[in-house]
Amino acid sequence: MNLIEVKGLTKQFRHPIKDPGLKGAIKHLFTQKYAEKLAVNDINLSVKEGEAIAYVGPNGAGKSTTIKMLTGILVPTSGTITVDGLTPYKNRMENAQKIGVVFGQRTQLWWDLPVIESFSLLKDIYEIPDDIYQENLNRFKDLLGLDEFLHLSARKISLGQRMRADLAAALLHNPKIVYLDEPTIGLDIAVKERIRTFIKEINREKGTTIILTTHDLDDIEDICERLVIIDQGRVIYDGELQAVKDAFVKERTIHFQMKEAIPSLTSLIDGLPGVILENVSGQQFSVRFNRFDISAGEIASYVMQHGEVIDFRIDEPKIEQVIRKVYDGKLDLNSGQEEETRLVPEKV
Ligand SMILES: Nc1ncnc2c1ncn2[C@@H]1O[C@H](COP(=O)(O)OP(=O)(O)OP(=O)(O)O)[C@@H](O)[C@H]1O
Repeated sequence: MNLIEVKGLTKQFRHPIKDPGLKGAIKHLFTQKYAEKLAVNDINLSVKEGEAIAYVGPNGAGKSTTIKMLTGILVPTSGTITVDGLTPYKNRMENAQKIGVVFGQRTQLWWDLPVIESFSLLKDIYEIPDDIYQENLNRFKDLLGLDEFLHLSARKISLGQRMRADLAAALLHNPKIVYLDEPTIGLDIAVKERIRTFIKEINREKGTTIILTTHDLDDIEDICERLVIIDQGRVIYDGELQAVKDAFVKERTIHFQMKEAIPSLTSLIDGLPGVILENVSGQQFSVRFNRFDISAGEIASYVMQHGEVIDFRIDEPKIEQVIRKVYDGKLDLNSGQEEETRLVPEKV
């Protein structure tokens, strides 16, 4: 059975249209004009226990609205949601025991209390047994480096410390599912890395199901196996992240370290179809290529015929360029139709 089952989920917002100022407010009392916005439009989604899903889409696509319905904060206009057998908005308390939520823009910590006191309150609220609380606290302290600020109030800690504390707070009660809405927003690279590593560990070791929405596509590369893209309230793609990379990320780069610099390297590499030479420095150089034109193996063996290779490394392809194209309407992942097919420019 699926842990989360969403069918025909729709949310329509209705908001008043008022002219500015007092005059507008008074006029609205008599005219009562409203605008409607279909934020989520007939979404279907099935999630198995232990999955790590990236739920992405451009601004205003309907991601947060979906998460709010999944967590029970918002009531759907139509459709059904079942989370571990419960309907979130009808069973908010029971549902809360099963889920953890982190909104990057907001905190669930008590602003004026030391972080450790917020944790203690959460222990009471969720009725977390002593041994589980202590075990989780010790583990999270270690993984997230919480010790340095546990005794400071949430008001006094930095954004990166606050996010680490919020993540721990959301997971103290061992939820089955954690919803993460922009968990790395505004953070520096080192804190982002720490948070990603933590989320991966929780997913791998505890089997916690992860639903992640983010605009930082490195987050999803690191954490998720499945990609769900929404646009204008509709799911436009749902499938494996690796499959998208394999099918659509055509560009790869190989970095070579040679024993000695190869003479006439440029003309040598010119002999390979669809290959671009980059970053030449002494005995090192890189080549960018379209993997549908030539394989990494062919390039490596060609280079080996012309010099002694000490080391070489192939860059993992990035999902970012594909998703940007989808957002820009230049690529339809379902049909495979792409407006522009070559990532490596033609040589002249
Ligand atoms: N309470 C509300 N009342 C009216 N419209 C709303 C409300 N909340 C969201 N919307 C509208 O619904 C649409 C979807 O918003 P939502 O916040 O779910 O998008 P999002 O994908 O999370 O965007 P972002 O990436 O910018 O956070 C937007 O057009 C937004 O303006």
